Amino acid sequence: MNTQPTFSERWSPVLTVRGLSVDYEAERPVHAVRGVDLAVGRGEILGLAGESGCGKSTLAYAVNRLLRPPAHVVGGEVVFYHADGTETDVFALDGEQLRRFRWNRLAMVFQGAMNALNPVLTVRAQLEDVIRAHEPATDRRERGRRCAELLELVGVDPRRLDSYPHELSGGMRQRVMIAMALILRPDVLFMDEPTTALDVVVQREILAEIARLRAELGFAVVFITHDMSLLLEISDRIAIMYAGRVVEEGGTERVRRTPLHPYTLGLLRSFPSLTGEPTGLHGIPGRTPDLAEELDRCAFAERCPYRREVCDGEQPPLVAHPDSPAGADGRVACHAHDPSRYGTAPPESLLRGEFRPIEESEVIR
Ligand SMILES: Nc1ncnc2c1ncn2[C@@H]1O[C@H](COP(=O)(O)OP(=O)(O)OP(=O)(O)O)[C@@H](O)[C@H]1O
Ligand code: NI
Repeated sequence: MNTQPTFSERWSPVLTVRGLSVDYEAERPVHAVRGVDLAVGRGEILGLAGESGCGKSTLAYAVNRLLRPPAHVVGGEVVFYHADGTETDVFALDGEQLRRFRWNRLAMVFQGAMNALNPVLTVRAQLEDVIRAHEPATDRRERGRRCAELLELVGVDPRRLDSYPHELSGGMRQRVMIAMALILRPDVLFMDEPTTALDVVVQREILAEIARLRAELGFAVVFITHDMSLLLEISDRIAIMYAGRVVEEGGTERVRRTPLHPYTLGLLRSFPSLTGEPTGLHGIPGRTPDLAEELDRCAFAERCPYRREVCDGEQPPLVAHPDSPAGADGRVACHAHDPSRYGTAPPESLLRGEFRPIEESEVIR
């Protein structure tokens, strides 16, 4: 008998986000992140998807304590779990503590990071700077050795250490940024659209590299992208955001086979193939709601083929659905999966994964 624990049995959190809300201060404040609950498992690749403007980057910045005004956290907590069982309240860190925590525990590769390298410094100078700032006791030879080792690890010839950023291709610059983020061996690496600016072949290579590095070094990755096909390929688990909230979360295979939220369904149906051009999240009619508005309804209701009265009346909570075809794998925020609210069992077409208007015959009165 196979006694190897399965992925879900081995799963334990390295980071949890509870009730996180972030506003952008303005005449009409923008409620960009609205009570997000999310957990990242130790060593897993968690994919975070959703249309442009749904709050993915804001969430990542908030968790990494990198928000700048006019953005600010209005509620919630982020807890980091150390391997020894102790916990760190991320929002309580300040000054030196915060500096040490970042890079060491959480690191982030930003959207468009490959253009964030300093053009007048060599790769070596920029990598060594991070080590010098965080581990001043490390001597020059050791720093040099680690930088070379790391470049090699991300698939760049260590001879490139003495190159300037403009001498490198976009793909190489992005690899250098990844090396920099990994230099202090963080437990969680946030990658915000790390490959969107690159051509498809280089994108794939870098993704394969990330998967390999994760297996080798054991860090967790929160991978943010518009591209559902990339996400399905690389992630162990997936979280789908809509209008500042997580609307569905679960193992990648389950989400692919039996998506529960009509929005997830729409996303999965709106890209043509796994190998074709990255298409982004087109194809769902309608627009995302104005995030300056308070929402006391399902944010997706206007665009949802399964909309019923209750959807306009209250916001669905993100809850587990053990009775759903997905079993206990994951959670969904959708009234259609709660007969006591929806007034009928989930429509068959929804369970079959069809993104089309609910039919009269599917409504059980
Ligand atoms: N400085 C700002 N002031 C006001 N609103 C902002 C500001 N920056 C972002 N927003 C709003 O916050 C919301 C969330 O933006 P965010 O960048 O987090 O979304 P995203 O999901 O990462 O989008 P993308 O996929 O385009 O990167 C958006 O509606 C955006 O308009
Ligand atoms: Ni973003």
